[in-house]
Amino acid sequence: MGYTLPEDSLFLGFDSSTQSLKATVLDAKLTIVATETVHFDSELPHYGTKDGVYRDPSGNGRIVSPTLMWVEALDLILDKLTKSKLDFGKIVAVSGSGQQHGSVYWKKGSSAILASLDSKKPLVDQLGDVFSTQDSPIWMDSSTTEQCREIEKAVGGALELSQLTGSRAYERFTGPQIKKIFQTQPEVYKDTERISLVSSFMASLFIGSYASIDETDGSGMNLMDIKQRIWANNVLEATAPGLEEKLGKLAPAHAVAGSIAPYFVHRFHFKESCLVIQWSGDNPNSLAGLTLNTPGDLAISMGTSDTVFGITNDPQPSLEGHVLPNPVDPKCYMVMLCYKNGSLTREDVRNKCAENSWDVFNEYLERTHPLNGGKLGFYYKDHEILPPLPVGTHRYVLDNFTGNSSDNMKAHEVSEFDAPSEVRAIIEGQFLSMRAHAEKFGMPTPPKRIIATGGASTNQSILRSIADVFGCAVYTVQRTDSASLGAALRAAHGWLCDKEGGFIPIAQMYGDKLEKTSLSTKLAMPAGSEDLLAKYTLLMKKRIEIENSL
Ligand SMILES: O=C(CO)[C@@H](O)[C@H](O)CF
Repeated sequence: MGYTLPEDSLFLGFDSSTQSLKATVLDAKLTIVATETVHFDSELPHYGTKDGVYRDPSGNGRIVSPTLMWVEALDLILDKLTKSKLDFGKIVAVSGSGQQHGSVYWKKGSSAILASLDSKKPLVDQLGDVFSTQDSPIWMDSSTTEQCREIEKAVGGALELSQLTGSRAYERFTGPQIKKIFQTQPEVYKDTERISLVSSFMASLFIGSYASIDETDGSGMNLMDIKQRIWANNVLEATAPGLEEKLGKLAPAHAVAGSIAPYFVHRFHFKESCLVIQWSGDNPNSLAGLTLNTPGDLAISMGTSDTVFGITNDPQPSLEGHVLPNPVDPKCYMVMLCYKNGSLTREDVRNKCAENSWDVFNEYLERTHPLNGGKLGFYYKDHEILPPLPVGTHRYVLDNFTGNSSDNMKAHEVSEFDAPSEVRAIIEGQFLSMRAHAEKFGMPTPPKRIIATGGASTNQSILRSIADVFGCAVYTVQRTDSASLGAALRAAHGWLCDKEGGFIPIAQMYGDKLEKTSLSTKLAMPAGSEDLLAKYTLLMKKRIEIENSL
């Protein structure tokens, strides 16, 4: 028996990601009743982004996105939902997902503008002058290595920082990004009254005041004590002066951020009582959207970034990977690995080797065989996070590789592969790396099952490769956009917790609904053979050996 949600109610979830803004609407039975998308490059071309971002042409690793583009995308998606005849008056809670680590810098005096928006005008016409810098650093940026080392040094080293905040310092994390702004644009830092994450920034728009940073997305900043769920003063001091005041207070991800602002009541006819539940990061929302609740499960999300994540009660922060509070269960944690070279890098190989066509790409994957004849490829279109390697492509062939332990496993570098082998190399190589680093990070091996999500999870050949490399069954959920689905679920969960006056395990909200709705996972690919798994284990070990030499 689970808790019931008000029969006629709707729950609205967003995902403000690198390339698009998506929305999912759930009814009280947790079935999807509406979805919408705004794709930044094609629908907001006047910002001139490529893949939703600006890459600094100097090659210094700086990657940002125009903050106002995210604002205008919200105007657009709400107009689309209006045209789809969505009854905003039935929405009882809103929540959302934002790309992790990105940061927004509100100029002094902007809270007054935020609190008095004119419902007769779109947001973009009113927020053009509220940011102390127009471009937000995002998770793809890799220009803060110097700041990372300085922060780690100040707190006693990389491992100490990881044990305190859940991660060693990473270039994309918000703390190093803030430190860089303080050091290189002091006037911007001085003129900033509030620093938001993408998640809390979007929540701020909905409540008409500065929303808290939630404890889950906050763990992606290198600034929060992961156990106490408070700002870590020693790291704040090592980052920038007066930082705590600019960050505001943290809040649990399931907490109410505030009631919806009058702007949305008057312009879109939301009910005044509609609650805004804290927004959080995209991967934590995906964890909720995949209803990941068994420690033996692993999720693989294949999007602009590729991530591997699972849940644990006993996190072991280390020099690789990340530990975050679980957004739908404050008692347990989420563990995660992140790769920057995800869908954009696969698209590059598709364009170079498979005639710009996924059909040709998939045909090549089908045509080639597991283990790829011992061909190993390393494809870094952007500076990679895991391992932290610069832009570049590397190809190796293992001499006479059969996958038997007697192989001599000598590898030699080559300048190119035939097109079908290149396709298999980028797919298989990513999963070999994921398995190796997941095992190193203490994730379940082999996992009880893998739940795959993201655009690539509709590709059966890719799911086959995951099942072969990991040696376990692969499941998928009907919706590949698990982040905005997770956000809508968290809107319902947060609403329920508020009504019940305290935290309710999200499973009690589901009751027996899960299997009857599009939230249920379904078997998409059985496990590969034991023999093949053993051969992949050998190939994986060789890959890591080569990776360490790059
Ligand atoms: O950096 C990441 C996670 O640590 C990425 O998955 C971003 O959240 C993608 F938006």
